[in-house]
Amino acid sequence: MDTTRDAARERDAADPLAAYRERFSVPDDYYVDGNSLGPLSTDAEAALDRVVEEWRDLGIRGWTDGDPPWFRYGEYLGSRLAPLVGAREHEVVAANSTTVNIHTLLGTLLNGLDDPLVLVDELNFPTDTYAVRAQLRNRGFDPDDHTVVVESRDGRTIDAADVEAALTDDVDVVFLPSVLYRSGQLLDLKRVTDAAHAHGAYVGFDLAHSVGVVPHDLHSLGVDFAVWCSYKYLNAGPGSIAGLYVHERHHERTPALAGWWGHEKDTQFEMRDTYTHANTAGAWQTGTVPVFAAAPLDGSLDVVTDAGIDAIREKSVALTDYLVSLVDDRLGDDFSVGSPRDPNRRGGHVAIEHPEAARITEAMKDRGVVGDFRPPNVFRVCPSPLYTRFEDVYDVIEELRDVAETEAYREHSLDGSVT
Ligand SMILES: Cc1ncc(COP(=O)(O)O)c(C=O)c1O
Ligand SMILES: Nc1c(O)cccc1C(=O)C[C@H](N)C(=O)O
Repeated sequence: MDTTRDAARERDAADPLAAYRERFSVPDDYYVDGNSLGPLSTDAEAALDRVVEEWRDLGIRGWTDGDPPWFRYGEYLGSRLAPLVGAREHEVVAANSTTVNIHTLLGTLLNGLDDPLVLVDELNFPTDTYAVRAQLRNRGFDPDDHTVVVESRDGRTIDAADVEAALTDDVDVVFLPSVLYRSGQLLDLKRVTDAAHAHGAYVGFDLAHSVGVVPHDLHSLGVDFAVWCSYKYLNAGPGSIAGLYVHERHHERTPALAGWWGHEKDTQFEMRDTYTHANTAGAWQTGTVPVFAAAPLDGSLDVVTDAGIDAIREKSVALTDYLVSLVDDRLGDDFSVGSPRDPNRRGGHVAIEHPEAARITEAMKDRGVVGDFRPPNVFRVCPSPLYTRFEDVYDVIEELRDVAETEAYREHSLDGSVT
């Protein structure tokens, strides 16, 4: 691969998604942390402004007369999210937070099992582990005895063969991330789903690091459930409403966290004492939809939908391939790539490993490069395709090379302060 700056410029000039950058307020010179918090777009801001105006002008009538009506905002966003995850419209809803969605979906499937066994991996994001273990504890089970934890061979990735080997007919639920938050490994969802189902287990995925950057096909794979957040590649803002998917075969089940917002919509306002849950993924909503945390997603989905998830994935792979080549070609031996090199096994970010990654992350901020550090030794770089140029990637690596060569990171202490 040609890793010169001129080549990067040529690729930017030929990039069909280049103009999308103009729709974003990118807060730093080089904002490569969009896998943690995506930036504001004019579209998201306009959608948020609209609900503020509706609140001012309509008051309570916004529930019925808003555009779209607030009452069905979660379902409305669900129907817009469904194509991104390859689901039917009634299988997706925007609701709650990712953590709450893990609780309610896993809880729903665990209800009624008298000796549950949940398969997880040792590299998953902490909140997922906390929620799985809490759901088991809440039912009186010792999580250590009721989980199978697939270990990593290299501390970075999970081998699908190890998932298969750990699957016995005793496993009830498999719950794994689609893309690992640290290394960026993209799991083979089909392989895991087929293996789980072959053993009679349900399978669910946390799509936090793939939704909006990797296309999914949840319904046709037969995945049982999935959760995700919308503040990363979907750019809907801090604490924005999360999403969930439940395969239609489970829509008869009673949600573990019942609430009136998951009630059958047509009779919700009859205020009955008896709970009749909706017959859609909407049943897994709990309380009133947080309209201000939901509206930005309506706008930011316009951007993603206009660009198209396949084009987004294509550019993302090109950007991360380019990034990996630059690390190989331009950085010293202290640096290494901690993400899979096969683009089919990689999500939208790259883990660059270095023994001084913590201080390097701080020194990079001094130069306008905002990525993040993940212990023990990872500088995470996310060239999010809607607003990152190839030349930005080139510049980020040049800054990284300079920070390492000049040892500029030594100005920072390990506790994050500048010395
Ligand atoms: C894989 C994964 N799951 C869940 C979360 C967060 O969940 P919540 O939005 O509930 O804080 C994150 C990031 O914060 C994540 O990376
Ligand atoms: N959700 C976050 C938050 O509320 C504050 C700071 C960071 C986050 C993140 O999203 C972290 C992210 N999931 C990660 O992959 O590390």
